[in-house]
Amino acid sequence: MEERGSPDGDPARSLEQGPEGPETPIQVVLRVRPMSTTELRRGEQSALHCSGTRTLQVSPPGGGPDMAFRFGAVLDGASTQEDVFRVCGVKRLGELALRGFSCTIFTFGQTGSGKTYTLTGPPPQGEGVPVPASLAGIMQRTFIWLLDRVQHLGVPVTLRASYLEIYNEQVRDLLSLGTPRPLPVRWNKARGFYVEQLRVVEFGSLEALMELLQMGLSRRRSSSHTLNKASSRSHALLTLYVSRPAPQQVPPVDSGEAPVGGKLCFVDLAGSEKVAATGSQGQLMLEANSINRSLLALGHCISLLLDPQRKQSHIPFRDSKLTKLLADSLGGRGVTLMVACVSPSAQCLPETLSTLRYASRAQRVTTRPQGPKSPGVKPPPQVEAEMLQLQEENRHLRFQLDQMQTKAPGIHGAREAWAQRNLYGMLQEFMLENERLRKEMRQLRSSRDLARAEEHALAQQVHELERHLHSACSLPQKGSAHMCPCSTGPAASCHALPPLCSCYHICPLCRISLAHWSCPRRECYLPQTLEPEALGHMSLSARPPPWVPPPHPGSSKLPQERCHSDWTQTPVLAEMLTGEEVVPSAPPLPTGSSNMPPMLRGVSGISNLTQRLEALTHQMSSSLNLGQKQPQPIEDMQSPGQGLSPH
Ligand SMILES: Nc1ncnc2c1ncn2[C@@H]1O[C@H](COP(=O)(O)OP(=O)(O)OP(=O)(O)O)[C@@H](O)[C@H]1O
Repeated sequence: MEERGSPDGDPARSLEQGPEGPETPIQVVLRVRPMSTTELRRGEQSALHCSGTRTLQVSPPGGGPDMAFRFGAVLDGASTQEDVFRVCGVKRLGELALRGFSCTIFTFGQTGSGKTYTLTGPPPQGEGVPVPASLAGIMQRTFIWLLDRVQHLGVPVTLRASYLEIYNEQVRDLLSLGTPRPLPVRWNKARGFYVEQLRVVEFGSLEALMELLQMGLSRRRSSSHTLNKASSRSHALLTLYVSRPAPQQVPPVDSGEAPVGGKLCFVDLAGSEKVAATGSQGQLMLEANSINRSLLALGHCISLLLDPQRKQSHIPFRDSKLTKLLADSLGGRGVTLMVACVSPSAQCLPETLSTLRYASRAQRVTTRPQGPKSPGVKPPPQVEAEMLQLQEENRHLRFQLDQMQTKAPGIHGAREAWAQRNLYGMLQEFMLENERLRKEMRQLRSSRDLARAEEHALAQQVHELERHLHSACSLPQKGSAHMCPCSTGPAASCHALPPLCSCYHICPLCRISLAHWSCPRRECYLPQTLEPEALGHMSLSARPPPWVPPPHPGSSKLPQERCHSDWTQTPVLAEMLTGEEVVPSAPPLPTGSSNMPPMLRGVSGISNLTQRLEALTHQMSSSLNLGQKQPQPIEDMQSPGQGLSPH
């Protein structure tokens, strides 16, 4: 006999223990309903036989090989609703929900197999006729247990409920205040898939919850067909949210935030059906097709979830609304229980085998149950210690921040005022300094212009005096007894007046120091390089200044650069004043006059001119006076030091 099913041992152990590790398999309980009166009336045979508490034995009609399916628990038609509730370990799931886990219980099977009966019990036999408590389904029993459990917890617990159906691939709110309308299914990282704008109703009593359940059941779409007088035409999801809220906590409804705390979801799937068997037509057939498609998508996801490699990749949960809303229960962080329901009739065996295979695959699917994030659930000690440390650090930082903010306005204000004052003061200083510099520059320019004008005037006077002096010194007629030897010099001797010859020769007639060009000993310098004849052919501007020392042997280049002292000498000035400029640049400032006040700089040139002017005036007057006297003998000229000796 072939046996398929759960590799786990005792179903009670596995179902009671809840999450056991990172990978937790979906628990599957198989329920075989009793033969219905219709099936018995038709004389149908049972093809199923329960062997023990976990094995279902299938005996195909016509003598085929027996098959055995092993599940977490197998319940035959004699099992009561209380047995199902107990064996399924729903209390354990309720405890997990109270601890913050997300738990799902869903029923699966062929139409008319007893799914709704298992979850909610039989429908009322008539209006106002209550369903016996013994027939109450898993949901009512869970409600009773949960309300009682919460009452005895001793801590405040908030209970809320939502109830929706997926009908023809549309989500409808079974608890909506108005007419149910299609709601969108959204996804975000925190919540995964969720229904937007779904009404979540808080309740505080069993009666209130039962009313919500009845409200939803009465709104849920159902129809009658051959196999079921009250066949559900939609998948229905009732979710209980269990939380222990903080005082200021506002229960999230559909804001996109993940609900804090655990939940317990009951999913009553619509039954798969063969349209030929049910005789569905029109709307019923459309509903059947929609139901079958969504169940096919669910089966596909389950098959893919069995493959560990495929599980890490893409699972097509988006293929239907049903798979979207069950994604977390099947492949995510939830704890899931599946109750597979089958009919014992041999006439339903193909659909029963399909359900059994389906359930067999499902129980090999694992989830990774994740602990709660609810503030009401105690975290592990290590995490709790870390949280306390972070809270303390946070408090300390807040305290420091408060202190800084208390002090900051004064400090900040003072710094700002200081900065403003200083910047403004610096700006003012810069402006004043700029104004002072501008004024000084204007004075300097004025002084410079004044000095230039004065220099020009003096130069003119010097030039005039030199011209007069030259006239006075020159011999008017050839052969005159008073002929001055100066006249024997080059014709342009007047241009070489300054400086006077360094050999101190004195004109024997006028008794004035001879200019270099007039001096009989002028060969001291110039004859060595340039003969007077050569000089005579040169323009005045091209002639080397007479005071310039002979150039370096072998070099024909005449020096052009002059030092400052050269510029302060009258020869240079004289050269300038005659209009024969030899150096195209302005004279450098005196090196030793850096400490001199700006207004006095450049005055030295004027001072020299003034001295020169006085010397020339004196020289001219002397020349004029001497011109009236008898010239001395020529021998006196041999004693140059007699008259002009500096000593
Ligand atoms: N364990 C059971 N004991 C007695 N009657 C049952 C049991 N299970 C189911 N029934 C009856 O069988 C019929 C079909 O049951 P139910 O409506 O729960 O099936 P279903 O799987 O929900 O069908 P559908 O998918 O069409 O909604 C109902 O009349 C129900 O009372």
